[in-house]
Amino acid sequence: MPIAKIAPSMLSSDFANLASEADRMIQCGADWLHMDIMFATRNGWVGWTLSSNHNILALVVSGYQIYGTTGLAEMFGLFSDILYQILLLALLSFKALESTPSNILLPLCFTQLHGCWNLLSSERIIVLISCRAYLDCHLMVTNPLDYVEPLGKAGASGFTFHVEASKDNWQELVQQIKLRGMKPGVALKPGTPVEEVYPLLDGENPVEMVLVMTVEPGFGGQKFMLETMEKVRDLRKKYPSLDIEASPSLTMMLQSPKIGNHKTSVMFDIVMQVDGGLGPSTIDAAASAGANCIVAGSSVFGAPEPAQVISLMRKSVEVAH
Ligand SMILES: O=C(CO)[C@H](O)[C@H](O)COP(=O)(O)O
Repeated sequence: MPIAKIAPSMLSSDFANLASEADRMIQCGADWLHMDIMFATRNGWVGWTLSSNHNILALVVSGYQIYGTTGLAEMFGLFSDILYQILLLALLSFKALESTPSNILLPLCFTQLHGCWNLLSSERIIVLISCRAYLDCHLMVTNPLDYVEPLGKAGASGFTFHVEASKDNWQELVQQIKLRGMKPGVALKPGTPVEEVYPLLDGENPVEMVLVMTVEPGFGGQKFMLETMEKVRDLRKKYPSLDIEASPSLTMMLQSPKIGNHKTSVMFDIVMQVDGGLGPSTIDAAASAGANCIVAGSSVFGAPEPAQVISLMRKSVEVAH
């Protein structure tokens, strides 16, 4: 039977108090912490980040509030980041980007330093909380391979990349992720047909999780797209109880007492994750379609009693399965 996992999305947390927010969620019963990684990448491409500028800016600034600046290069990085965010906000306000379909990755050129600084800041934040939680990282970037080594070093537990961004190199990607001791997952956007992930599940070196995005990736608080449940149903039908043996590193993580509220199982069904607009009013639809890992941002962080929301969602998944 699939194990219910509830993963609060840290995108909705108070970035200035990231560590205590992470602790709070674990205390409230979270199994995983969901981390959205959607910074500019080293080669200057920007992923699905354009609609969440102030989140990114807040994260960048809060990184500096937590750690302080340590050198001229980082000071320069901070300024370039802020300028970058202002530029994007300006472009958005002039509606220059309105006609850009969200599934097209927008190329914007930046300096090498800018990309590195972004990577550095996300790494640091992950290091900050990695000793306390299973960090379920969702990479909304165009070149996920670049992130495998740094996120592995930083302590990421799960590494979920987008099928749309890895058509040519997913085999290498999965291999590298596993080599680094992380759990590979594949995500698909609402408009992407479910068949695109089948090769990643059927091959010799399969991913261990599928993330069906139930909103367009980018920011929290959007409306749950009920029509995406069709894909969850198709996946659950095709893989009703696909047990995947955990890699040794994953087994160790699952058995570690430090990482939240894991069940100590070495065999588990495929993790079917959903993300976007999940909360008390939508959980039953997702759970009955077959989802067992629920990412939820605003419904958990915005609740007066997050523990109640987490428990309600867990019950819904358990009852459905
Ligand atoms: O990836 C995401 C959106 O792209 C996030 O996980 C998002 O934080 C979900 O938030 P909410 O539960 O408020 O919809």
